[in-house]
Amino acid sequence: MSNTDLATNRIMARQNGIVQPLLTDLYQITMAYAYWKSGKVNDVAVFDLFFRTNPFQGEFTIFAGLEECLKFLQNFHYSDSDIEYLMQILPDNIEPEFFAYLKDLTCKDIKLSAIEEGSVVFPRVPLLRIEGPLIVAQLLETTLLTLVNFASLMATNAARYRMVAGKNVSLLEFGLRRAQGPDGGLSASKYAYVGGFDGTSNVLAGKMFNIPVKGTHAHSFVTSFSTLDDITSVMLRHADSLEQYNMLELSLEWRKRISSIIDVSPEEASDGELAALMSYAIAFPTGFLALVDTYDMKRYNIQGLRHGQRMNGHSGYNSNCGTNVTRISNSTVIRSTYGYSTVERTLRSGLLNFCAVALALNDCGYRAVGIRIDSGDLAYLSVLARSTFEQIAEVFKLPWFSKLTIVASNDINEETILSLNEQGHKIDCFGIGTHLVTCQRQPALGCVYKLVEVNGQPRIKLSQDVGKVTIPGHKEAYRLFGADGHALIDLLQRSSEPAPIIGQKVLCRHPFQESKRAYVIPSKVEHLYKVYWSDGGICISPKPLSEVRERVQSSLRTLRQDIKRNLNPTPYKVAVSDDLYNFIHDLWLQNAPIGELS
Ligand SMILES: Nc1ncnc2c1ncn2[C@@H]1O[C@H](COP(=O)(O)OP(=O)(O)OP(=O)(O)O)[C@@H](O)[C@H]1O
Ligand SMILES: O=P(O)(O)OC[C@H]1O[C@H](OP(=O)(O)OP(=O)(O)O)[C@H](O)[C@@H]1O
Ligand SMILES: O=C(O)c1cccnc1
Ligand SMILES: [Mg+2]
Repeated sequence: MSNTDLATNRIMARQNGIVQPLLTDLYQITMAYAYWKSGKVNDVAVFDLFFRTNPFQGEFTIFAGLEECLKFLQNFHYSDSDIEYLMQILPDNIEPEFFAYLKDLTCKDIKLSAIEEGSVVFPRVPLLRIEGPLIVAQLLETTLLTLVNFASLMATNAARYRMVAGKNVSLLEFGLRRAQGPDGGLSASKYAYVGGFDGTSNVLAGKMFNIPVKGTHAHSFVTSFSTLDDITSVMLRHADSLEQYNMLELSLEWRKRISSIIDVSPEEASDGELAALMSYAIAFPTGFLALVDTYDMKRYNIQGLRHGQRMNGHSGYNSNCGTNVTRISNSTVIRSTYGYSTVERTLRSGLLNFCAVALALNDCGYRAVGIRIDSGDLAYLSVLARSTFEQIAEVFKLPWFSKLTIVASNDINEETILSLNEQGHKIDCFGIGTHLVTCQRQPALGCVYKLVEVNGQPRIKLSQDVGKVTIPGHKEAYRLFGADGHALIDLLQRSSEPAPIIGQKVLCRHPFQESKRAYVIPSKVEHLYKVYWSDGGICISPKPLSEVRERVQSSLRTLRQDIKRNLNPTPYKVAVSDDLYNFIHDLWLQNAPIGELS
């Protein structure tokens, strides 16, 4: 093992340190004692971990977090200090033998079956099935839920962003500063990548999970320079000849030459900004990607939209002062009779400085990467930036200039991307933070962990709300595919039943509505569960994150488009076999008390 691997493992161990048996609800431990006291030490249980509703008003969910669950089972052990702490917080009457029992507990008798991580999954179909000693299986509940719930929610959220953005746009996760604490931030970066993001700004996540780390720079870097004198080192060696070039002279010269193309006089552009961009370019000549909206009057509260105010989006940026309305239609930028809006003027200053530095870099044998826009009407400003790049590319015969990357950020969410798509934009990459990592649209997935069998006897939890009635017993789940190759229905069966067979008619029933049933002749049958943990060890090694990420996309491709669409998607069907249907309803009748009318 190399030093790097060792270092990575140390960090992983530290992070995993949070995930430990005491990361649970107190009631798991008090129940464990009560089970123990009532002689249930040798009872064997089956629990299902599942959710009841898809998040984000969607009709699919991505299952994630399995690898972390396996690591948790592997390390499950109460340390001496854990036992001491439990002795302190539990009542004095707890028998000391219980603590001795806890001290020796491991997951050696647990069996965990699961759906493959990164798969699309649906309500009611258990993601995990946990079998083993009742007490141990009970003690796992909260931790397994916390490991699966956020991971799956984040991966689903990220997959939804990927779907609306399309495959040709890059997505970067920028959310650490806004995430729900350090661990939330780290998990968000990990599962955003799983869901389809291309990279993260979170350096620790990059190191720990081998996720590409990417980034630009902040406004503070630009505002820290106020004049050209703030830059002391202006020389850059040519990429090939190694000859020294004066970037300041070159940039100033280019700024003069291109000011008429960009339609801003060099006097109007900020010298501090030029100094900042130039110094960034000298530091990173092969990775020059600059923030161009710093000198935005709105940032200084002179005018503009206030936080939270929505763009109307279809007619370009409409500044609050009411003087300028600039319209766009795809790549055509039309100046209003009143001149430019403040944001546009700002961007022109940033663009002028960026292009000047990029052309100076070109003289030194380097190609700039692009710009980031973090305010204003992102559709409109991206179109403006692209048309400027195209003009420069044409005038100076530099075709690559027209392809410079345009990154957009600023409170972006799924709806913003959909709206930008409708308006027509020229953005190559979205940097997304707050809405993605906090899952603002739905902050929790409701996975639950329910007892379905004890000592071979099925258990059902009844509820006034039919949706909350559990499906009892040890079950298998199959995904049946239709003739067109798409996934058609997920079918739950009792484990004692034979698996469905390709080409043979299967009766699929709604679990609770008698009249809802259909025959399906599957063209392919996928058994959804594999045993990942048994006899005290991992049976199937978790795949690298990049493969789980690929699995998300290949699994999503098996779904029909109408199930994935953003607005009013079609629900995917989850059914039970005829045998399981009868089993549920017989047990229901046996367990439902008969009321008495008086
Ligand atoms: N063309 C567009 N269509 C729809 N929404 C957009 C468009 N352009 C930007 N947005 C969104 O509109 C919102 C604008 O928010 P806000 O008013 O805070 O931005 P801003 O004032 O330009 O930025 P800042 O406060 O950083 O200066 C953001 O959520 C942004 O993602
Ligand atoms: O908008 P998000 O999706 O959360 O993306 C991350 C944001 O974080 C950065 O700045 P920050 O918000 O800290 O400051 P700023 O808005 O003043 O630039 C960046 O400029 C983005 O705006
Ligand atoms: O690299 C960036 O541009 C970045 C990183 C974090 C937050 N906002 C932007
Ligand atoms: Mg912001």
